Formats: sequence, C-alpha cells, structure tokens
Amino acid sequence: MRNQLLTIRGLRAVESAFQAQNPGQSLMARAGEAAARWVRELTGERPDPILVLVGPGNNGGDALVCARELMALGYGCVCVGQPATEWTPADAQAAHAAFIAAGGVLHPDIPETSSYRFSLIIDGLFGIGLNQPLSATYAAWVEAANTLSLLDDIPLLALDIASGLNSDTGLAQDICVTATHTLTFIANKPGLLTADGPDHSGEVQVCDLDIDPALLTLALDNEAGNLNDPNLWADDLPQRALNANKGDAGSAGLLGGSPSMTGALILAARSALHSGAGRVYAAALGNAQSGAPMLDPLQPEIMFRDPASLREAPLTALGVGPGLGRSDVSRAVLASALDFEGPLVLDADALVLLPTLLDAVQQRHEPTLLTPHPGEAAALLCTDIPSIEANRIQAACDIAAKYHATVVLKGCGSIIATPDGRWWINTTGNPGMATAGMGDVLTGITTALLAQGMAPEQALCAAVWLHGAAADVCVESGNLPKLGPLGLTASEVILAARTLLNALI
Ligand SMILES: NC(=O)C1=CN([C@@H]2O[C@H](COP(=O)(O)OP(=O)(O)OC[C@H]3O[C@@H](n4cnc5c(N)ncnc54)[C@H](O)[C@@H]3O)[C@@H](O)[C@H]2O)[C@@H](O)CC1
Ligand SMILES: Nc1ncnc2c1ncn2[C@@H]1O[C@H](COP(=O)(O)OP(=O)(O)O)[C@@H](O)[C@H]1O
Ligand SMILES: [K+]
Repeated sequence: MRNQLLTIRGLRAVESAFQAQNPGQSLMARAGEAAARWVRELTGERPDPILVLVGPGNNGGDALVCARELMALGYGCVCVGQPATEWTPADAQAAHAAFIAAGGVLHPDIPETSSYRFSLIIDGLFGIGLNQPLSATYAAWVEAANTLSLLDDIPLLALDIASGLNSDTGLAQDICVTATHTLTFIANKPGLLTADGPDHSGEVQVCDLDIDPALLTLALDNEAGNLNDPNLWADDLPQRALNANKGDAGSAGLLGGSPSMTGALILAARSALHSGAGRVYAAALGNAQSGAPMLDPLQPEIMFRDPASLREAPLTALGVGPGLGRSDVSRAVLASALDFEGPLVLDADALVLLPTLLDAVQQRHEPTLLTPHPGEAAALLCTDIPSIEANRIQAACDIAAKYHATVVLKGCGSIIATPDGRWWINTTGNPGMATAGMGDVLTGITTALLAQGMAPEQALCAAVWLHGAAADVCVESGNLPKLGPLGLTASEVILAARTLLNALI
C-alpha cells in the first residue's frame, strides 16, 4: 500500500493530471470494476441480493458501474437513487445510461426489507464531493443502511469514503455511514485515519486505479502527507556498538512532578530508561518535606536531582511537563528550561504555560518538540477543543509553525507535523490508551530517543509509532493474556514498547 495521504485538493489535482494525460479514459470504470471485484472477494458467489445506495455525483456513478458488473455476473442488485439529470456529472450520466441499458432499475427508495434478505450493502452516496449536511432522504438511507448492517450482521462497504465523513478532516456528520469496509480510490485519505474516520471506515483498502505513481507527486504542496511507517525511521533508531558505554547512549533529563503529580514524572523517567537512554535523571518540583521523591524504589536506576541542579547533569535531551503544574514556580522552571542547549520535549502543563513564553520558545536554537493532546493544543493556539478537532492536520501544522517546533497532536490518528508544513498520520494505538499516564510514557520514549542522538522528526515519529504499537500488542489476543483495552496501564505499555524497539533495531 502506498503511504501517501491526499487531501481533496490533492486528489482533484491528480485526477486533472490523469485526464490531461489520458483523454477519454474513465477512472470511474476502473473504480466501479475494482469495487465489483472486491465485492466478489468478500461475498464469494452468494446469491442474496446486494443493496446499492447511489448518490447524485461520481460516487454514485462508481456504484452503478459496480452494480452493472455484478449483475452481469448474476448477482441480484437492488439499486436505490435518483435518476440522472442534466446536472449529473458526465461520467456519472454515462454510468446511469449503461446501467439502464443493461436492464438495471433504479428504485426511488429502499424497498420494504421484509421482502429481501440482503447479503451486503454498498454505500455509493457521497465521496470526496460531500460539501453539505446530508439532506433528509439521504440521511434516512444512511440510517437504514447502518441499522441493516448492524442487525443483520452484513458488510457495509463504502466506496471511496463513508458517506457523511469528511475526507480531509475525519469529522463525521451527525448522520454518517458506519462502514465495515472502505475501498478508497487513487490514494489513502487523512479523513479515514484520524478523528471519527477509523470509527466510520472499518477495514480500509486502497485501490490506486493503476494511476502512474509519478502523478501523485503532482499533488499540490502540503496537500499530501504520509502514513507514519517504520520504514521512515527504523534505520535511524539507536544502535549499540559492542564497545559501547553508558555515555554513548545519552542522558535523558525529565522535569515535572509537582507535589500532587509525582507519578507523571516517574512514568516518564521509567519510560526513558526502558527506551535505551544510558542515564536517566529526574527532577521533581518541591522538596523532601512536600513529598518530592529522591528515589523510585521500583526503578532505582533513575537518578533524582532537584530542579536547580538537573542541568548540571550531562543531559543530551530534556523532557519537561509531566506533572509540572501551572504555578508561578512551574512557569519559572519552564522558562529556565527553554534555555536548554539540546533537544527539548514539552508536554502536559508545560504546553499550557507555553503561550506566555512564546518569544523564548521561538528563539531557541536547538530542536523543540511539543506533544499536546487536543486540550493542550487548544491552549497552544488560544482556541477551543472543537476548533482543534475540526481540522486536526491544520491544527498540528499551525502549532508547529507558531512555536517553531516538531509537533504531535495526540488522539485517535495522531498527527505529526513540522514547521515547514509536512505531516504524517500515525495509525498505531487504541482506545485502551485513553487512561491517565499514557502521555507521560510518550514523553519518556521521545526524550530517550533524542538523548540517543535521533533527529527530532524521526525520534517523534518513532516514539509515537512505538507507543501506539506497544498498546496494540497489549490488547491483542494472541497467546498472552489480554491486558486491555479496559484497564491497560501506562506501565505495561512501557515494557511492551521496549520489546518492540529491540525488535526493530
Ligand atoms: N473524478 C474522478 O476522476 C474520480 C472520481 N471518483 C469518484 O467520484 C467521487 C467524487 O465525485 P463528485 O465530485 O461527483 O462528488 P460526490 O459524488 O462525492 O458528491 C456528489 C455531488 O453531490 C453534491 N452534494 C454534496 N453533498 C451533498 C449532500 N449532503 N446532499 C446532496 N448533495 C450533495 C455535491 O455538489 C457533489 O458534487 C469520489 O469520491 C469517487 O468515488 C472515482 O470514480 C474515481 C475517479
Ligand atoms: N482512542 C485512542 N486511540 C488511539 N490512541 C489514543 C486514544 N486515546 C488516547 N490515545 C493515546 O494515548 C495517549 C494519551 O496521552 P495524554 O492524553 O497526554 O494522557 P495523559 O496526560 O493522561 O498522560 C496519547 O498518545 C494518545 O494519542
Ligand atoms: K461513499
């Protein structure tokens, strides 16, 4: 599968370039035929009729080509949609005409289901052209399709993208197809992979329609991102020479852990230790009287310092934020950390305080990495969470540009972005990670990889992938007892991430 993710503008650019190079060739024919092959793979030679929902544009055209192919193979298809009009796009008009000529019938509404037992539903209502809320009729069809799929346990296949889902942002309308499978055309799309996308797309297959890969590079600047994939960074992971000593593996510093939140700091420090840092130093705000730890009894390898002396350690990367708090002291500690002459990871409360230190962070000469969840992202951009979630890629790129930093916007389908507008979507991870302490583990992994010399972009992509993949291993059934999603702990993810990291080097 190609790793490129194209926005709607990027896809339209590729389509135009294809048409210019191949006049008269129909991508719709390729899409519809591919969809029919895919239906056959999924159903085998099942005789039960297939319900095909046909929309007013080219997505509907794809569905009609698919239905015609299936009918020619003896499948019963019950197609539901409006007849073509003069406003129907030309390719789709041709698909309507060919469908009717082949004896197809377009029903104005979904027939009484008591007279049918459908084996499968095809959603060809809307694709990348969706640009308004579903009107009442389409909304009713979508709800009926979702209900049938759920109650009768039959596949609901979305052509290109589930109708009601935004291909760029992954935001689902209130009524949106919940597909069991999506066959997406030309290239994968960000909206399938982030925000509501994974919940509505099911299993995704990309069908490139045999388009010359060179055409994909014509996607406009910043209209293409990539999947975060180990191929991008596995070669850059830290290696140990036979003659290595701990000094070669870098020193990670972690700073945070105000009195009521020392656990966050300890999780980050343990995570850095298990991700290969040669030495790990941790500094908690407060003092012994206020309960600041001077030892982690379960991980005595971690060296505790007070915040003022942490920088005397030979740190090669510093992570600030887990449990930092938002007091004046927290802000002062953060302000002084911004002088750190090495890669700096900022997380949690450090991110909430950062807008008050904008100049200082912008003026840093060494790499800065930010790891916000949507709430922290809203603080960084001085906006609210719905505005962040409305366009997660844009939000991640805006934060990267504003703070001159490499950023991960966490959540389902985490977005990694760089200040020059490049972006990746991470697909590892699962909802078992929605539990306190998980973000601290990511801070620890990232800081450790930086401490061992990885470049910021590669370190962040690797850390985000490992963090999610570790959680995935924990919830997979396999031979091991399942550790989640319910009750998965951040501490368990630390250990699983170590195993994966060592499997990749
Ligand atoms: N153009 C191409 O080269 C290809 C397009 N293909 C298919 O074409 C799709 C895009 O086709 P279109 O651009 O025609 O768009 P859609 O078929 O996604 O949408 C149809 C039209 O309906 C209107 N519309 C949008 N939302 C609506 C709503 N809620 N209620 C009522 N009307 C609404 C819009 O004006 C839109 O143009 C792709 O997703 C893909 O399935 C494929 O055939 C592959 C190649
Ligand atoms: N539904 C989900 N799917 C995938 N990853 C998730 C999901 N929910 C949370 N995560 C991941 O779990 C981590 C939670 O981090 P964060 O919200 O900072 O937690 P905390 O501050 O409690 O440590 C992030 O890396 C996030 O991407
Ligand atoms: K669709």
